[in-house]
Amino acid sequence: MNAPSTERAALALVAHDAKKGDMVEFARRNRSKLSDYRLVATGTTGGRILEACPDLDVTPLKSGPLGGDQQIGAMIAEGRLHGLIFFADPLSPMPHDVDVKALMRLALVYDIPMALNQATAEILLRSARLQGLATTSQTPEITKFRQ
Ligand SMILES: O=C(CO)COP(=O)(O)O
Repeated sequence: MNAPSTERAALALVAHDAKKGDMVEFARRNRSKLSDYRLVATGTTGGRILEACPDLDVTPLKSGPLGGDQQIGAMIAEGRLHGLIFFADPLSPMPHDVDVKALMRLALVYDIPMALNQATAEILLRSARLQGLATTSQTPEITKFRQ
């Protein structure tokens, strides 16, 4: 990643409605680790996190169904996002399902660390790779696709 080593890595937080409570609890529980990152979130998710943890550096984007997933996808394509935590609801139909799929696809294309449930998100936040992204300027696994 071409960010100066002093710049904190950017992490996106997204949760579908049925998972927003889980995301708020996750943010509370991991407040200290999350404060190492610049956070972006889809609109409603970001609002809920900020209510619970006003000290976190969260930039809310548009709500998911109104383009928030696509904004996060654009950040990935432009090399401005280092990790994605997305508590997806596998049991409800979504009007913006294509946007959700597009976001996950870009995270796969660009090899962005992506957690889709709480169990993996806890591991991701503790991973050496994500920690490294917060403190180093070059991460070969990520930059190889960013030509
Ligand atoms: O729908 C979402 C992601 O697909 C989440 O969007 P909100 O955080 O705005 O509810």
